[in-house]
Amino acid sequence: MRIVATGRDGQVVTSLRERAEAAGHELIALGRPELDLAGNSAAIIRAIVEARPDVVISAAAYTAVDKAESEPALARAVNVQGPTAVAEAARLLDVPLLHLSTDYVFDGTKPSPYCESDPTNPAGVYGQTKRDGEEAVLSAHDNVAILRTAWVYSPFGSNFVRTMLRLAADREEVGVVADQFGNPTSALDIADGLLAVAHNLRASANPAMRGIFHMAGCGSASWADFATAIFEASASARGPTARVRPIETKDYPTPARRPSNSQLDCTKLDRLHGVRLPDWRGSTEGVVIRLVAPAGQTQGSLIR
Ligand SMILES: NC(=O)C1=CN([C@@H]2O[C@H](COP(=O)(O)OP(=O)(O)OC[C@H]3O[C@@H](n4cnc5c(N)ncnc54)[C@H](OP(=O)(O)O)[C@@H]3O)[C@@H](O)[C@H]2O)C=CC1
Ligand SMILES: Cc1cn([C@H]2C[C@H](O)[C@@H](COP(=O)(O)OP(=O)(O)O[C@H]3O[C@@H](C)C(=O)[C@@H](O)[C@H]3O)O2)c(=O)[nH]c1=O
Repeated sequence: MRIVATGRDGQVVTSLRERAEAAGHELIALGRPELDLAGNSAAIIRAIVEARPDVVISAAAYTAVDKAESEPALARAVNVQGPTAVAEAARLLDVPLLHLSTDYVFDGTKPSPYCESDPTNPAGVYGQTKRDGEEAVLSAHDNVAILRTAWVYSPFGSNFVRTMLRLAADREEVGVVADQFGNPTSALDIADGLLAVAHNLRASANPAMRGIFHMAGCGSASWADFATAIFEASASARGPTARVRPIETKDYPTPARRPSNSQLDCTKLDRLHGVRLPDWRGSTEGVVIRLVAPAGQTQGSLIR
């Protein structure tokens, strides 16, 4: 497959580069300055159309959850207007589009995992703009799968695993919220899932394979559980570790409100695409070990 992806230097596309190359696919990853999602729509469409992909993956986003509260116009441009132009390009090319979205489209009041048919009600600007982006993309093109994922981490970029390992390098204890629950998801597992869904969309015109899907790591955790697992894996690889002090959301005030439960029910993706991401614990261990004891490198060299 010849894949064009937006979000060239983000966690998901960096992971996709690794997995796509291993599977023999060609990946053309676009990023700023040649593709600015907050810029001119015609330029976005031209950049994608000229790359002549078999499939488009829309992974770029304004992902700074707290900063989005004070930059709503920019977040909207990147998460709604930009993806609309990306979808328009896929429509003109008549190729499938895979668009990534988030668990933060939900308000967190449901006591059990969210299904695709549950109503959205985002608590903050990031979630609102991602939800509006889903709707805009679905209106612009028929051949679309929206993949909502959650709590993404990887050996690359900025994420909770790397933050915890950095904090543990100079603290004995880290306070972490224990009353927000979700599905930690490795970007490397997302990359594998995206390749499988892309293959299915190219192989089948079945309309049930289009629309919204949840694609997150198997099993759920609180952020405090996630931090504990990160430190356990790091300790076992002789990396930095710290005690986790479970705290409440009110003890860690942030500009954006996060959902207290954003667990995603991923059975629809399994049923229609045969895709089920691995359990979050094993994937977390794999990523932590890559960070603290990378093969052939000095321990800890990738943490900072
Ligand atoms: N990270 C997470 O925890 C989660 C992410 N998601 C979704 O998954 C997708 C991928 O996330 P992830 O890889 O983690 O994201 P990252 O934050 O790692 O990367 C985001 C990418 O978007 C790019 N970007 C931001 N603004 C623009 C712009 N104006 N024009 C072009 N590119 C831009 C960034 O470019 P630059 O490097 O130039 O800043 C970066 O490459 C996103 O759609 C996100 O909403 C869903 C759930 C959880
Ligand atoms: C750094 C830190 C965070 N926290 C809390 C704050 C918050 O409730 C939770 C996670 O914090 P972060 O700011 O790292 O993560 P956050 O930016 O909320 O992560 C979200 O990013 C977007 C892009 C998504 O789409 C979501 O799925 C989700 O992954 O952990 C602590 O309790 N202690 C700490 O030391």
